[in-house]
Amino acid sequence: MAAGARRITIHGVPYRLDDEIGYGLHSFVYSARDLSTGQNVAIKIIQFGHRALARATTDSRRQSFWKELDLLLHLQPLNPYVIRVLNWDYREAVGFIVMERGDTFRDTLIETNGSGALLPLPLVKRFWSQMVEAIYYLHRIGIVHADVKPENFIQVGPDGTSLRLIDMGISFRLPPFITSRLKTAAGTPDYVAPELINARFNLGSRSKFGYKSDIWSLGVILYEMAFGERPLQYLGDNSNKISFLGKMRRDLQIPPHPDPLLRNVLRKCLRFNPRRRPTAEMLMGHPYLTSGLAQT
Ligand SMILES: Nc1ncnc2c1ncn2[C@@H]1O[C@H](COP(=O)(O)OP(=O)(O)OP(=O)(O)O)[C@@H](O)[C@H]1O
Repeated sequence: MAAGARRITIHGVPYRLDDEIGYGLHSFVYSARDLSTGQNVAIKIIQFGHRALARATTDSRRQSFWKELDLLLHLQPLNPYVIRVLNWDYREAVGFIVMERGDTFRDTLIETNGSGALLPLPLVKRFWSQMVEAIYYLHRIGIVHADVKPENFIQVGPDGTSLRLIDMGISFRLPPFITSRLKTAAGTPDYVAPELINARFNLGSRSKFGYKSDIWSLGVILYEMAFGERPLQYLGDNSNKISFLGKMRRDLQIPPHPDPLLRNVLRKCLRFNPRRRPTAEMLMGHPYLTSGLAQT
């Protein structure tokens, strides 16, 4: 669908479609305006037979639409950090999900780190606390996000400091198979836990490992906020990173940081053995979060 001043009506609400702001395996996402209220929204459009999305079949796109929509609607009352769904529709050839719109947290990291700066520590703590809670609410009801990375947190609200999770596309309900996860991780293994790469990974107990894999990914994001780069970034291309993770047997070394509590969280989240990583609930109770901003 071409961008630029197209109008669509969904359940009686008129929208003006503006620019394409993202796309995935099954969908295109547009910025749009709700013409009845003036609210800026994002509309995810899944054209079930779209040829440009060649890797997916029509049926798989239909399934993907329903899976994502079902999960999003289920989570609305259960998790305040999941992107709010404002409207949706399923038609013969196309599905729509209208959501609140924001900017991806990835853009903030690029902007800040690209200019050689770091996020202020109080802001790091504010973002971290929301990320941990977002994952806590998912884990509490048995869902592993499985693709936790800055691209999948959207900043909303007047000052952009409220976070929302998007992209529930590969939750625990799909078999957490290594190759499909790596493909969906936007081409980077930077956030993928070593147990998902390690050839000795015990597939029989993978669901137990799944929760802790989200904790690893959260740790990588905290590391990136704290140090301005990801722990494996220095390794360069993806094959080096995958090889490093595959051979890894020890905990990641964490450089010195002015906040010892933040560093302690990082050490725990980035432990090689998933069983030794904290749960999301434990992270919420960690002194880094409970001791207040005065500690930063
Ligand atoms: N609510 C939103 N506000 C702003 N940008 C968004 C929003 N939702 C999605 N995007 C943008 O669109 C991109 C793709 O969205 P999303 O990750 O949901 O699709 P996907 O899951 O990759 O697609 P698929 O499930 O079809 O593979 C995101 O990376 C983000 O840049």
